[in-house]
Amino acid sequence: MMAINLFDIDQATRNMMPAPDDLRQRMQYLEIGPADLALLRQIHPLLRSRMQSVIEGFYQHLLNVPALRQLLGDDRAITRLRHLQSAYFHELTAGDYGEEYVRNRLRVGLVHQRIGLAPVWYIGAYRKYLADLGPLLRDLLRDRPQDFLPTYAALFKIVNFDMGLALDTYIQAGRQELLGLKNYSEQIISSMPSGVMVIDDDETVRTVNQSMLLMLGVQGDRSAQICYRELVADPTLRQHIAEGLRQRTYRGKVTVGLPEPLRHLRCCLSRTLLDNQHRLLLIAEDITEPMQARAELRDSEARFRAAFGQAAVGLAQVSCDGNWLRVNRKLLDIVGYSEAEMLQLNLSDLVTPEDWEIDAPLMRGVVAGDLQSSSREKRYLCKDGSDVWVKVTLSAMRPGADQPSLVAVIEDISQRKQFEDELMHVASHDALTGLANRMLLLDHIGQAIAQARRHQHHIALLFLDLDRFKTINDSLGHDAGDRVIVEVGRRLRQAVRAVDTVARLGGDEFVVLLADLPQERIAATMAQQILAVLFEPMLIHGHELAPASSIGISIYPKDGEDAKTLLKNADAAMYQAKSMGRGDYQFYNSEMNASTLHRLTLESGLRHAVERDELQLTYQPQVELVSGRIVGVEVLLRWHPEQQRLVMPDVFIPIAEETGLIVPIGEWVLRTACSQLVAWRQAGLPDVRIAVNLSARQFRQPGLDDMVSRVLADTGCHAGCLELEITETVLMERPDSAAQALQRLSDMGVRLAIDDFGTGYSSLSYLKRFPIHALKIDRSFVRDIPYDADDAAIAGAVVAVAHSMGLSVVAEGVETLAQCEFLRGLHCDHAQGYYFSQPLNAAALASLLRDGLVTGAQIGAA
Ligand SMILES: Nc1nc2c(ncn2[C@@H]2O[C@H](COP(=O)(O)O[C@H]3[C@@H](O)[C@H](n4cnc5c(=O)[nH]c(N)nc54)O[C@@H]3COP(=O)(O)O)[C@@H](O)[C@H]2O)c(=O)[nH]1
Repeated sequence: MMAINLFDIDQATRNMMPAPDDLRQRMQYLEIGPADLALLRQIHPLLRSRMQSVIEGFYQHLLNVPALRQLLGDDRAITRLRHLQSAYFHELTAGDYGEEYVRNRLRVGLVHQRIGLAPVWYIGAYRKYLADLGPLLRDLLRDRPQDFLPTYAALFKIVNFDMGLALDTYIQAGRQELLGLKNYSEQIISSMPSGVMVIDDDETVRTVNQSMLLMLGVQGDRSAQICYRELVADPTLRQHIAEGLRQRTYRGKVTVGLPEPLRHLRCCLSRTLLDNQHRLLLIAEDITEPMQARAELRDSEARFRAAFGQAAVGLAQVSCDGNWLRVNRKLLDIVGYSEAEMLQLNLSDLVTPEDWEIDAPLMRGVVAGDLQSSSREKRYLCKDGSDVWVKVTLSAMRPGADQPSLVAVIEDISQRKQFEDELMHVASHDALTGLANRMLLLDHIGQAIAQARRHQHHIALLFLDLDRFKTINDSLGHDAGDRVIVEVGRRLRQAVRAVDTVARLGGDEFVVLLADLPQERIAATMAQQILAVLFEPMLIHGHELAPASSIGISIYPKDGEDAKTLLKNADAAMYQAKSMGRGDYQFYNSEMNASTLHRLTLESGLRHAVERDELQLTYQPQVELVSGRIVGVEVLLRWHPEQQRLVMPDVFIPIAEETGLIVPIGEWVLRTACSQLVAWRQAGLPDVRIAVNLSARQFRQPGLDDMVSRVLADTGCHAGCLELEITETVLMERPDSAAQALQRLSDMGVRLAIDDFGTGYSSLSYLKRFPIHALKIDRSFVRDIPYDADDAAIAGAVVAVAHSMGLSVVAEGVETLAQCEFLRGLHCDHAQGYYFSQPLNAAALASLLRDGLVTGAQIGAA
């Protein structure tokens, strides 16, 4: 049995309660009058004793009907109903039919209606009361038979009154249900997001919900009962509606776009039997947002497709097991496959097995999410069998619920690789000959040593230096020298195997690395062959040259176990070969004389002295003998190799001369000295001249004047403040070209001095040919004056003749007051020596300049 909400029942009963007038009218209509009420009150106490048997019979009757038995429920429910029935019978004849009585009747009727008791059973029940109460009344009124009929009529009236009230509850409850259902469906329709419109055949809108009005852009609350055209402006939709209304059965769909604001409606129209009439049902759905979203998606997909297809890098989607799923044009261009061919391939098909061994775990790492991405440079194998350098970056792609896949970005880096190779080639090869340079040679030696160590064999280094190459350079010029070097390189390359390395270390130095040497003597054979092929005449600029060379050989492992040692020892052996007569080869020997090795060590260190900042300048004052003023400083070079003792110039200058290192070193000296002079001047110190020594090789170096002028310009040093010292010997070697060189320097305003004057073989008169400004009397003539009469006479003569030629004179190596006094007596202009000052560093010399006078000069002057 359904559950009844009593509160709900009371509420409904209150709403159904007839007005008092209505009740009065009902009573009148049923002709219920005071006499009836009096009769019922009379019989009321009599009925009470017999009522139980009436109720018993009544329920027996009900339970005989299966449909009612189901409604009445179990025994407990029936007992409760019997109790209620007894109360009803009590009220029925009580003669009081006021408001409370009516409310009870309505309540009972409503409960019965709610539990689904059809009116037919209800009416049957009233019939049963009247049928059972008739004989009972006759019996009870047997003493007053004249009252039986009026009493039964009164009972009949009041039962009809009850029946009317009960049926009212059915009618009203049914009506309320219908109303509720109507409201319910109207609420559903009006709150539906879809638009709903029902149109009658006469084009009247029967129903339209708010959503539909909104979709159609109709302002305000337009109710139904108007022609659909007043609501629908779109011609396409109107056309479909008209079509739907014309046909008896119709079903159609149309999507229309409405302007301002732009929206899209998907409309379904169907002829439907509604309320017994064929009407047209229009249901509309606003698909603007999904359409826009679809359009945006299409747009973004199109953009993605365009970007993917036209990307300047290769792009691809790859399955988790490496199959190409989607590839762009650039990737196809890179590898040369068609799209169809690529989609049949796997990542592993484009790489070597060695590369795949590295790539496969990386790919798995990206798929598993252990790696965010992997990026590697490798070679892709193209369709035509060639390969191309690419950089491949793989990252995971997890779009929604789709199977995870990978995105591959493939950049063609072949140009960069080629550029890198070229750079590497430039960095590792000699520009002139194309041979390996020192860096690559050291690398190859390292590799050869590793191999030799594994296979227990030897390697040999042949250090080769052309004999008298400098002469070729000096006499035929640099271009010819370069051609000789190139030809030597070519011949060396031809003389050895492909596995051997030929390198040029610079200048005329070459090294041949013989890797995998079965026997040491083969190195000697190779050296002989090389000497022979190089000695073959070569035609350079119309000159037939046959450059002899010297070769030093070192053997791994006995002469060294690393590249640098082997190279150093081959160099030492070459030097030995040269010193033993040139044009031959020499094996390295650990007992090679220590001075040779020392010299080699110095030479090798000196090559890096400038870049390692190991060179220093000292400055020795030159004093005017008359005044004791410092008028100049001679610049003297020192070399202080890291963690070694100071090396004096008479030790390293000859090596620098011989190796040509004097040229860059000399420029460094000049530049540093000029900068220092400018710095002193800027610090407000008194003006002095600087005297810088020029070595023989420097002096002969083409472009000396250009270099000097460049340094003066770069440093801001005035030419007149610079004095260049050239030894007498250098001048006399090639007097004509020396005169020209000196002239060019003199024309620039630079002062020139003859150093070590007196030690060579020049005559003073010969010096007239040179545009010089000063003579420096060698300290060997100063040392014994004033006591040695010859030296004193020479010094006096030099001063006198120099003055007669307009030259000033500087005496070197002045160590004593006596020497100083004597020279002053000779009217020698300037002097320099330990008597005045040792060579000093820049800071010490600056404080001396600040004081104005040197101690010795002061003593001398005193
Ligand atoms: N080409 C270049 N040659 C240079 C440069 N710097 C120096 N040299 C030459 O090296 C030679 C040795 O020089 P150094 O050891 O510096 O000796 C000089 C003085 O220290 C030394 N001297 C100075 N006064 C005295 C003294 O009273 N007694 C004494 N016994 N020696 C003294 O004489 C050297 C200077 O000689 P000189 O140049 O002839 O004036 C030397 O030949 C330098 O020229 C350089 O940068 N480039």
